[in-house]
Amino acid sequence: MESQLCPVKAQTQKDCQPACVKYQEFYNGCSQRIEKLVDDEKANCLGQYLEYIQCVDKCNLSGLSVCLSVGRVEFGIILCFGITYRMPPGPFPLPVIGNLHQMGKHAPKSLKQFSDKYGGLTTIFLGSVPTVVVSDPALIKELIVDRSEEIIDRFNSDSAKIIGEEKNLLFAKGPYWKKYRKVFTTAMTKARSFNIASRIEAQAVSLNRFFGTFATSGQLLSPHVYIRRYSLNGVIDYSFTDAVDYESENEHVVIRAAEIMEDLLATGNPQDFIPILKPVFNSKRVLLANTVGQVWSYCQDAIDLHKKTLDREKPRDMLDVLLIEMEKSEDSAFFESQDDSLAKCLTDLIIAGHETVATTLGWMIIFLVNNPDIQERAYQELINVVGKGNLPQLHHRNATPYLNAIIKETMRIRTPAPLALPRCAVNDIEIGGYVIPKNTQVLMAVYGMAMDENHFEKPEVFNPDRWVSKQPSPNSLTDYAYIPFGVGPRMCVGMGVAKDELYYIVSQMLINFKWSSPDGRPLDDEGICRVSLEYKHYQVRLEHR
Ligand code: HEM
Repeated sequence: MESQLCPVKAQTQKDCQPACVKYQEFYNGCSQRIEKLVDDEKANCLGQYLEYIQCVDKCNLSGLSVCLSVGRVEFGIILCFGITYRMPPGPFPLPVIGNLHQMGKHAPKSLKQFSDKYGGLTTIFLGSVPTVVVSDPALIKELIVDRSEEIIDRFNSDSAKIIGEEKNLLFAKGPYWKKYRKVFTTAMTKARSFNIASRIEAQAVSLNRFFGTFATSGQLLSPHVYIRRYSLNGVIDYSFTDAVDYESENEHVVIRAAEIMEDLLATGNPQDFIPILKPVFNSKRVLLANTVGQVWSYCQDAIDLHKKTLDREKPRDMLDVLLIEMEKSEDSAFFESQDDSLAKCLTDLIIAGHETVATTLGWMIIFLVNNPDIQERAYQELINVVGKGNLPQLHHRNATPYLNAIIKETMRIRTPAPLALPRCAVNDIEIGGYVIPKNTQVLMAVYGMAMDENHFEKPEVFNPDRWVSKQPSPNSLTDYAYIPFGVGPRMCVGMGVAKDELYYIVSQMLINFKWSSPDGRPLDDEGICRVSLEYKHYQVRLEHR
């Protein structure tokens, strides 16, 4: 395996190029066989690979090839680092692309396959970015909850840096993030207790009234556009007292921006995985920056207006509450010294808040249409608790366990954030007999655990009953197998609001209408995997109840 396979050792530039090709061929052979090799042979193979890198380095390369060779060197260093450091096991990566070629069309599914093979901690290379995927609920608890301070920061790709300039809630780090997170959590809790619920309820009523026109006319409904407007209105109404009309012909600036961002991020930006490619994809980066800039401006206009008209005795919406909380805070001087950070944090609420809720709702309609028995049972439960002709309210929630289970089950089977948001090891972390080196990207296998038959019987089946019969067990490890909102101090800040939005809209949709497919055949429930698991656009038939 050793020297006889080793190509010539090139000493000059002239010798080097053909040697490079041979080294490359050699390396490719190694990487295909590496999983079967014993340790000594692996080390030898790696040694050959490093020689290959040096060889490539000697070549007279230009443009992209220079990038690639730098990438290879960088990659080689990372790889050696990983082995020396005892990083968790994982599939053997290729230079530059790492394991990207093994990710398939459905990244969360591929990651689940790796976890099934390598265990609860798996190292993969997303391009040249070493990444540890955590897929064991016990390790999620140990690392993300019990040792949360070591994993509190985000790992920021190039796109993430463009989206928030590391000044937003989603991607900021350290004490800066802590200050904003604290004030947002307080403001959202206070705003929820005074008027968020009534505003969401009013939005749900408006959307249902609009849906009623389809039930009356018999026209088929394509829910996608309208459920997005509902989830957007959910955020912008209670945050800034703004809303988009369900019948409007024009799309709101935020929805347009979100769609462009989604498209740009959907297939993954190569420079996020192979940072040296940044210059090659500059136009895409500029478009992303301009698009998110439009949402910042929209939020900044709202902030300026709210500051001018703020009545501290009578807050109107969440932004008023937020401004008051920031003034009262021990960090008020810090907040005042920040220019546009608040606009960036509010942008997160809008983007993170409306996409996730809309996607969940879109999937829920599909599963309700495809499972008429489940739909009928939820309707009967609502009628018994709420009464025909009445409006479901949040206080009915405890008395409608089956409807709650439908919402929970939808977020399990088609979780809107299949890998949550990337975390970053703040220091070297020793866990499960391995080391996650400082600055490594760490992903939570939200989808992988939710679809694991060790935690959920027949995970591919939409079965709300699995939640109805389940006894609450706050300390049970299996609870960490279901984490659609993430977990620990960095978990979703909008979880409570999201649950309220979903309860209001689904309860009204079910009590008002019977939902079915246009031709009696089931709707597609596989969808496509982009940033998240997205449903394919569909139409439904509505009948008044
Ligand atoms: C079904 C709906 C939603 C799902 C599934 C969801 C999921 C998530 C997940 C998985 C995270 C990362 C958590 C972690 O790292 O542990 C997150 C973070 C976040 N979410 Fe949500 N989310 C939803 C709705 C919302 C809503 C309605 C808002 C705002 C109104 C929101 C705002 C945020 C923000 C600001 C963060 C970043 C928190 C931080 O880094 O401190 N999300 N969400």
